[in-house]
Parts: sequence; structure tokens; C-alpha cells
Amino acid sequence: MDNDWLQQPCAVLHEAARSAALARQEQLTKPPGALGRLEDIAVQLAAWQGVAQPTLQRIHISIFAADHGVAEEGVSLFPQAVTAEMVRNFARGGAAISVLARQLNADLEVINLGTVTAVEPLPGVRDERIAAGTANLARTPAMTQAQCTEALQAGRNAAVRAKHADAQLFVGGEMGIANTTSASALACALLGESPHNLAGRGTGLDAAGVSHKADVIAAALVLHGVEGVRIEAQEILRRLGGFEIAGLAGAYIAAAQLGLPILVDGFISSVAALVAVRINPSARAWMLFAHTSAEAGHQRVLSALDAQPLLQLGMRLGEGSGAAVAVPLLQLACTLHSGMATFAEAGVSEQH
Ligand SMILES: Cc1cc2ncn([C@H]3O[C@H](COP(=O)(O)O)[C@@H](O)[C@H]3O)c2cc1C
Ligand SMILES: O=C(O)c1cccnc1
Repeated sequence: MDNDWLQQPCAVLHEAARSAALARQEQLTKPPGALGRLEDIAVQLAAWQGVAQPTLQRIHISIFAADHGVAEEGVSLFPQAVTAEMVRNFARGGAAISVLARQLNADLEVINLGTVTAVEPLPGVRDERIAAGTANLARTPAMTQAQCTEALQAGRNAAVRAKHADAQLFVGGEMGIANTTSASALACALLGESPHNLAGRGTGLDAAGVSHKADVIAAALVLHGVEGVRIEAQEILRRLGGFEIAGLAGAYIAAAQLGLPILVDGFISSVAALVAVRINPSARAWMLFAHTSAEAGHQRVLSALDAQPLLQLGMRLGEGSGAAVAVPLLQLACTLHSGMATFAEAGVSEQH
């Protein structure tokens, strides 16, 4: 398995369709710009889909699950066993993302890249375990080269499945106890930030817990020698990442290469998006950001990506849940764009 595909250029946007959609927006019976960012979304979807009147019906959700060795440092409020337990909950329909996927009529798949305990075969769950979790990044690189390559490839495979199923939108989600520690470490290394600025509460740590988490990350950054030096994003991912974060990054790059638009979820997903864009900058053009989560470092990561998320609901769950909540807005943007009458059709006078 090689990594050459990561650098291949992403699909080109359809500028003629964007222009046609913009022209249609000007004709609709409303003051120009009055639907605000809903107009931008419709125009962006037009440029992605290559049609003047985009639609959004087929949503694909891939949740990548994996455990983190760094959980043993006491950086999460919850025990590691929850990762595998939630994989079962996703499959049985009881998790937040399960409920949202049902409501959206979305395809939902769970890709188990490495829970510490194996999960029995379940419908909708792919067993692609690379190892029983990553190694503890506070002591040693989280992944070997081969493991990192495999996780990126697993993400690519998910994007390919979505494309083959004719999906119109790719939503990535993650599950992995302690993964806000891994994501914060990655963000610090990629952005040159201090862990005390970026580390957040995750599942709900108190101030002392967040401070301990930041100390663990700070020590890891020193250990891995990633402070203030330029190291390739993929190598930073290998040392500090998780299988599910690498899976998301690989999925985002491949989706962009396939011309499949991406709706990015919360903090962990946004860090995966940052990794993806650092590996392949042309992937950025295929991403829309759903929400600003309550996790402390999310805004900083979004700024680095020049992203203006659609929602701010105080969510801090992950699983792709914030992205799923934003999907109806995208659908309404399409419905308005296609369904409204033009000034000519409605016999409404245009502006002076
Ligand atoms: C029951 C439960 C369901 C979740 N679903 C997503 N997460 C979220 O919380 C975890 C990250 O927080 P930390 O770094 O503090 O462990 C990830 O699994 C993330 O997806 C969950 C966490 C729990 C406990
Ligand atoms: O924003 C997120 O993705 C997030 C925040 C806290 C815990 N889990 C996920």
C-alpha cells in the first residue's frame, strides 16, 4: 500500500454552473442577497454538482471508530470501553447520529478501525481493525507508518463507497474515547499553538482535568519534537493522531478527488480536515463546515481553515452529529433556489 494517491489533485469545481446559479439567484422574487448564506450554499452546491439547480437527497455518513492509547493518561471523563460500546449503540440505532441519520434518510456506516475490545459482527458495522487502538502518544508515536497508511486508505475506501452509491454529500463522524486529546495535540503541532490555549473539556472534564490534559499534550509535543519545527503533516498525524482521525483525513481527501462535497462536523473532524488540507491543499474547495462546537480549540482550527460554519448550537458530541443537524439547512437552500419564482414568472417588479 502506498500514499501516492494523497497528493493527486482534487476535482475541479464547475464555474459555469456557479455563474448560472448566481444569475438565477438575482432573478428570484426577493431583494438581492436577502436569503443571506442560504444563497451562498445553493450557489456552492451548484458549483459542486455542475448544475444550476442543485438537489440534496442522498447523504452518506461514515463514522470512524478507534481507541487511543493516550486514554491511560486519564484525559477523558469516560472509560475506554465506551468506544466499543458506542459502536454497538450506533448499529442498534440508539446513538444521536443514528437518530439523525434515520431522520435524514441517510446511509450510515460505522468503520471500526481499532477498538481495544473486538465488537461482534453487527449490521452496518465494518470490522477493519488495524490494531487494538493506537499506542499512547504521550510515550511513543501513536501509529507505525504502515498503520497510518492503512487508516488513510480505509478513509479513502469509505469515500469511494459513498461515490459509488451516488451520494451527493459526504459526512464524516468519529468515535474514540480520548480523541480530543489526540486532536488537540495535532492542532497544536500543525498551528504552533500552546496546548493550554487549545485543550478543552472533551466529554466534560473540569478545569483541573483540562489543565492535566494540556500538560499531557505539552509533554507529548516535546517528546515528539514537533514544537516550532516543520514536519510533514502526515508524519505529525502518525505521531499524534488516531486511526479514526487518519480515516477521516483520508476520506476527505478522496471525497474531494472524487468531486463529492464534504460537510465537516465538530472539533475532531475539523482537525482531520486541517490535516487533509495540509496534506493536499486542493481538498479545501470541497468542504463546508457545519458548526462551531463548544470545544475550546475549535474556533482556532476553523480560523486556520478560513471556515465560517453555519451553526453555533453549543454542541460538543462529535459522531458527525453537528453536520447531520446542518443538512436540512442545505436542503432548504436547494429547495428555495429551485422552487422560488423569478420576477418575470411572478410578474413582480424588479428593483429601480
Ligand atoms: C457516551 C459517549 C458518546 C459519545 N459520542 C461521541 N463522543 C465524543 O467524545 C469523545 C471525545 O471526548 P474525550 O476526548 O473527552 O474522550 C469521542 O468519542 C467523541 O466522539 C462520545 C463520548 C461519550 C462518553
Ligand atoms: O466538537 C467535537 O467534535 C467534540 C467535542 C467534544 C467531545 N467530542 C467531540
